[in-house]
Parts: sequence; structure tokens; C-alpha cells
Amino acid sequence: MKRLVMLRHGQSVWNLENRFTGWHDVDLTDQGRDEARAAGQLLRAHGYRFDMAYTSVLKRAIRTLWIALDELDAMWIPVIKDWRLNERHYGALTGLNKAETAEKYGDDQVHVWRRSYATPPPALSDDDERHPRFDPRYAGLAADQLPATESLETTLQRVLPYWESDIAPTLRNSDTVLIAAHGNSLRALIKHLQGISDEEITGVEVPTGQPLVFELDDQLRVQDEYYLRDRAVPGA
Ligand SMILES: O=C(O)[C@H](O)COP(=O)(O)O
Repeated sequence: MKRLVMLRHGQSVWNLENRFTGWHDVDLTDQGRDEARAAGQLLRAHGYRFDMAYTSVLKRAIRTLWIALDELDAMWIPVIKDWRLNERHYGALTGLNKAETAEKYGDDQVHVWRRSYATPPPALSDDDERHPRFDPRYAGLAADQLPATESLETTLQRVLPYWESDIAPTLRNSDTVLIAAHGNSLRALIKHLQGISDEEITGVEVPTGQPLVFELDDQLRVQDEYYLRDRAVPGA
């Protein structure tokens, strides 16, 4: 049985401030670091050893991974960072307060922007300083790869090819892989792995700092899915 563990980053400064974050590169809060530490300790208590880890190019996910791997005494394992595991791009909402945006546009509209499968938030203009074309970490990408906004659907359209080309082949040749990423890039992957419908995925939430385990057969079909916090610690 193979195991894929997904870990959403711990609380970030903009989670705490209740701001739309997306591709903005904000760090963890002290609470977020504690959550990452607790995630690593929980994985250690359950005897996890990872062959390889994947993360995004955003520091809240990278630091969560570092802290968890440090707790596991496994900072030596191969780690790949890739932009395709980034959070969904929040377009022109990036940086806005979520509650104030709901007051302005209504709860229903904000819920559609946050949780619908196919409706993206309003796009950034090309000359907006928040546009990823101004960020050197994306300098190697073609213009048509750089989003000005993303729905969950278009997020899945960049996560899935990465899963197929990189993560799935690694899992076929190993036992246990960790992905430290973001609420919506992980929801996209969960939707794919579990065959969740466009409607049902709107109700799926991923909490910060909680290892989510997928047990997979050799064909990478999901046999079981659970949060590790819900399983008894062996020998405890
Ligand atoms: O990008 C963000 O703001 C969060 O990481 C996820 O936000 P959401 O819960 O609004 O999708």
C-alpha cells in the first residue's frame, strides 16, 4: 500500500488578517509554525518516513514543509518546489479583506468566488504590480502560463499535468510521498483523486496544518482517505 500525505500550510499572516492571498508570498504566523511542528510530530508518532516531498514556490508552504521535516529528522529527503502546486491565483481580490469584500459584494458572490468550481475572481490587469509577470520566480514561464486569476477548474488544469508528469511517477516507484501545499491546489488534487463532482467539491474544506492521508494501490487508486489526527497513535 502506498501513502500520499497532503499537508496544507499552517496559518499565514494573511490567513490571520483574513485577506485573500493566492500567489502573494506571505509567511507563517507563530501559530502557523506551531501547526507545522505539530503536524511533523504527529507524522513522527505514526512512524512516517517519506521518500520524497513536493511543495509550491510560496514560503508558507515551503516553511511548513521544512518545519515538519525537521520534526521528522528528515530534512535530507529530496524536495521539489514547483509553481504548479501554488495556491489558486486570487486575481484582483488578492490582498483584500474577505469580510469587507463580502460586505461590498454580498456573501453569495464571495462564496462563488471562493468555492465555486468554474467561476474565477475578477482578473488582474496586465500592468497590475500583483501580476505574476513582475515576479522573478516566474521568469522562466511563458506568458500564457501566468494566470491573472484562477478558478478551481483552471487551478486543476495546471496541478493535474504536474501530478501526471512528476508526482504520480514518483509514487509508482516509491512508498510514501508528502505534498505541502495550499487549500485550493490540494482541493484540486483531492477532486481528481477521489473523482468528486464539480458540485460536491464546493463543500470540501482543507484545514491548515492537518496531515491528510491517502492510501493508494499500485495503480494509485484511492483505498482510504483520513486525517491522521483521527487515528490512534500506535503504541499510545
Ligand atoms: O489564498 C487564500 O486566501 C487562502 O489560502 C485560501 O483561501 P480561501 O479559503 O478563500 O479559498
